[in-house]
Amino acid sequence: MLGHHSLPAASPENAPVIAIRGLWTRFGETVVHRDIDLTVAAGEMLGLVGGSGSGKTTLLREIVGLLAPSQGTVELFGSPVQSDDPELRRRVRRRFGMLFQQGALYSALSVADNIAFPLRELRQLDEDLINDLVRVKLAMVELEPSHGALMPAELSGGMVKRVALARALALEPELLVLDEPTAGLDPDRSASFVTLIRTLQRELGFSVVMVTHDLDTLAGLATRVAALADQRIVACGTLAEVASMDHSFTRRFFASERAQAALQAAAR
Ligand SMILES: Nc1ncnc2c1ncn2[C@@H]1O[C@H](COP(=O)(O)OP(=O)(O)OP(=O)(O)O)[C@@H](O)[C@H]1O
Repeated sequence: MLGHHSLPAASPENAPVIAIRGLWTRFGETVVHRDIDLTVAAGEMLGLVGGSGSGKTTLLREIVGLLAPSQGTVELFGSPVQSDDPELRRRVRRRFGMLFQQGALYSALSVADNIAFPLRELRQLDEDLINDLVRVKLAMVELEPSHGALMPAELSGGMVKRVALARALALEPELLVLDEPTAGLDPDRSASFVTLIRTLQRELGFSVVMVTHDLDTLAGLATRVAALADQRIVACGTLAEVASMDHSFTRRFFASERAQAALQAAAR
């Protein structure tokens, strides 16, 4: 709708959505990632799991270009996410949306202005069109036009997530990056948020990379799962494949009754 798909290609056609090669992350003496390779193809929904402090959020920050890896490369759509060329960086930046745990919404801006923020940043659209797009995005995340006037402090946790999702989808991204999308939601709200993301993904066809601790979220969304442990990706495959991997992290992660129930639900 915004016409950016007709921009000159920033990247070779058919390049993977995400290509990580030989990635190392060090903070001082601490090695967080050791020679990680990971590829995400168009339309995939990759779930990233790992113990606390295993470097999941750090890897997401490197994927979106907020942090430079100590070594190795991250390409999105075939272009380096941290290119020296500001125009190329901008073009790559427009092709993904993020929903991070911290700073979900600008607290001083109304719901409508939060969703409009990335649209206004483009400096290409007039206000009437922006207002129309905001209404479309609100409807997309199953909110009413009247919710646009509310301030973030007036929203429930579930509504904050929906508005943040609407903002992440404002520029019609080809990739959605989610950090713990259902954290802090009760099981019912969590399930309906998962259903909403899945429905939108089917309609819009974007790819997803997400970090989650939640087995139901993983089972409900991920087409592939990668497990981070010992500074590496120790398992990558379907949820069932990763769950059956014999590694201390995966054994622990999938041991609980709740995890087993989620696995069985996913297998149905
Ligand atoms: N900017 C930084 N400077 C120094 N150390 C950092 C920095 N960012 C992250 N770390 C360290 O890197 C490691 C990985 O952190 P990260 O937040 O990526 O883990 P995580 O897997 O997302 O953890 P959690 O599940 O608990 O959120 C941790 O040991 C953390 O302390």
